[in-house]
Amino acid sequence: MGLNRRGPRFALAVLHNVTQPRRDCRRACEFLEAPGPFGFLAMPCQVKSRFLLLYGSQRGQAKAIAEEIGEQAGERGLVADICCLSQEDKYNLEKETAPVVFVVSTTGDGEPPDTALRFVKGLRAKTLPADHCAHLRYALLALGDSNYPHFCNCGKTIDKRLRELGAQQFYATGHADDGVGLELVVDPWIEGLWEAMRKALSDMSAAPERRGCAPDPGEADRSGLDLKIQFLALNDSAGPSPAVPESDAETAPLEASLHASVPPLSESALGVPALPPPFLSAELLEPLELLGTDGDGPCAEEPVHQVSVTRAEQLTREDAVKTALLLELEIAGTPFSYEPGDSFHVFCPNPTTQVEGLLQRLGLAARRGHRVRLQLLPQTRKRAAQIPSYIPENATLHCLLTWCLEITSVPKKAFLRALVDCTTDAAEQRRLLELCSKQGSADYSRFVRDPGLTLLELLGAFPSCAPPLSLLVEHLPRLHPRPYSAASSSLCHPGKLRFVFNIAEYPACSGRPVPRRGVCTGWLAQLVSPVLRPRGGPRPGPQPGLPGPKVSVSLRPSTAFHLPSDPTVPFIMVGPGTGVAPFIGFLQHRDQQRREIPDGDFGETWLFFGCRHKDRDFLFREELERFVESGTLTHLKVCFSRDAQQGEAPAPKYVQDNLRLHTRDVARVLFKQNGCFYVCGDAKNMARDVNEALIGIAGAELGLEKLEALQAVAALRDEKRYLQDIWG
Ligand SMILES: Cc1cc2nc3c(=O)[nH]c(=O)nc-3n(C[C@H](O)[C@H](O)[C@H](O)COP(=O)(O)O)c2cc1C
Repeated sequence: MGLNRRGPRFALAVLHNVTQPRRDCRRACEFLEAPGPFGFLAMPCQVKSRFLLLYGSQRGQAKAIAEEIGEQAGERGLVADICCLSQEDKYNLEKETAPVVFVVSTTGDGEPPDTALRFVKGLRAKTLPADHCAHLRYALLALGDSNYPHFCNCGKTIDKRLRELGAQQFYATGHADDGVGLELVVDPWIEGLWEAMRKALSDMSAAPERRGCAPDPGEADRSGLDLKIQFLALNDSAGPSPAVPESDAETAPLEASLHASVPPLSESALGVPALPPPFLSAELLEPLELLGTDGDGPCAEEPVHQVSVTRAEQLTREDAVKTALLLELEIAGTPFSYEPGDSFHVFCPNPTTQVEGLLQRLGLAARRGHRVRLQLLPQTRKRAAQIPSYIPENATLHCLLTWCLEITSVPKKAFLRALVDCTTDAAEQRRLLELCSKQGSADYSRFVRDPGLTLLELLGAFPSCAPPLSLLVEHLPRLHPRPYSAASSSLCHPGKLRFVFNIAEYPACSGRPVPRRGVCTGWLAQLVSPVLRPRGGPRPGPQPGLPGPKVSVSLRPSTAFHLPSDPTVPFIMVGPGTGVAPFIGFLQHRDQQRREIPDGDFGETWLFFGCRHKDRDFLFREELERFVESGTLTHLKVCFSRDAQQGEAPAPKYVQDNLRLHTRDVARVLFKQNGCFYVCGDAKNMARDVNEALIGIAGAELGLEKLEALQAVAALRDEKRYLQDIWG
């Protein structure tokens, strides 16, 4: 706790620690007996007030936030019974008499996390009576990402259904957006929860007969949304000021950067997140001589297959904005099988430069081969603390940083807060505090989140920061394998699996002197570089004595994103850029089927494809033109967003423009002929714009008002005729 030791001149309104820590029981009494709009509550001191805390999480964020709520509840003398929504044996909503708090994320294309699927299905049952949840009082925090078309859909579904079934909100729902930073909503939402919880507990114990009344939407406490962060004034009398650099007009920066701020931020009082309680110790044991770094490999729970790369080809010209590569994997002899539309995982290590840089930066380079022993701190205040299950027991330090932790992920604000306490320089401490504060949100976005800064890059700007290894394990997420869509059909390429990707590039910026590449795409590009066939060039000859590149892959559970089972059903595919990948698989499959059944009845097929330049990045051009010639692809509509306009009529720039140009046909295929509509690619802009275009088409061609058009498009989704495979 560097700040406390050094007696800071300024005082921080630490969002979660505004009050002093006291013993649980006393806090419980204060919490319950505090005067409020409902007056005082007479509750026996010994009884801790309980609430049920349910979470549904796919990748762990909702779970971590639920745990954080549980921890804060403990600090306030409350008991949070925390369960995953899938643990139905541990909770019973039908009999629940305490307030219920839900924290749920959304995954896939607006779907509930796997662990919430059964719960949501049960809640949606049409047979439930209208007062089924009338006894419940609840608050809900929905996590999502506004880059996806169905923002927070799972949370919204649960929320709506609970209200339909008579449950009453005691606190306004929070919708946290991972696209801009969950903490922007999560922190104030949790802060406001406690006052609302106090009222709810007071209500429920004082007037149990009220439970079951019709819900009153105005009744929900909105304090979480209106929450104003409290600031404590600068306190000049509190001794020397290690955390606020002396004001010096000559040395003050003119412009903000990663490591320096300008007024008003540099002079503001700050509201920062609570210091996350430490919960792990990490000890380096003896070196694992036998394993060394060669023994390192992916940490996976599912079966992983090591397969050879049999082909690597650059699909774009050297001067294209992005470089797209096609890789072919040899899957014959493995249990791996797939259908077009399926995807699979590639397990990749972290970049060597980042791993080595971190080892050097942490002063642990000489100990890379040592085994890491992780243990829970016995006195930790973190509830439900666990050693991450994805770190193998005998992992070496090198393996931990290479295969287990997502070391290139953008450090979250809570991590920055924790780094303050490992930093000795006062100016650096202050800047880290600014970056994780409410007031410094814009700087955090500009210098940390938007450029995708890694921990190593961040540490470069804060030389006096020396985090212990345990802090990295506590704060860095798991290194996840990366999903890719199959871009081939095994009917056409037996025993092979192809996929295509753009090499992700992160340009130099404040804090990143040298550009870097994406973790997986950068690694794959480097791996295949000796065997890469340049665009239009010859294939490199065999490399005698050199083993061919290999990658570790696993199957991803199949989605609904498959060709229509009835081949007569017409369909439309929309996939700009590498979003065309699954459609190459679809078309190869259909092409082969047509060869096998020449007299077969096959529905018409449309592909709306988009590139930047016709000559530079028109992926699969020859193959697509062959599909058109053979009649497998009945309509190919390609647009080029950055080519100069040719001819009189304005050419469509993007796939959605092209869809609008073919309004009549699109409406006919989808609404008259019951066809299917597939979208693959970037969720951020494209999928949303395509959805908008489709709503417009439904409105124009079916003569519908906006709301009816929305419903017509929603019906396509419900009937699984509007399918998406999109990424953010
Ligand atoms: C594959 C994937 C699909 C997603 N789909 C959606 C979506 O359809 N709508 C949405 O609002 N957020 C979506 N998200 C964003 C997550 O809900 C958000 O990142 C959340 O914080 C994840 O929480 P979790 O780790 O508890 O699952 C998606 C995220 C991923 C990785």
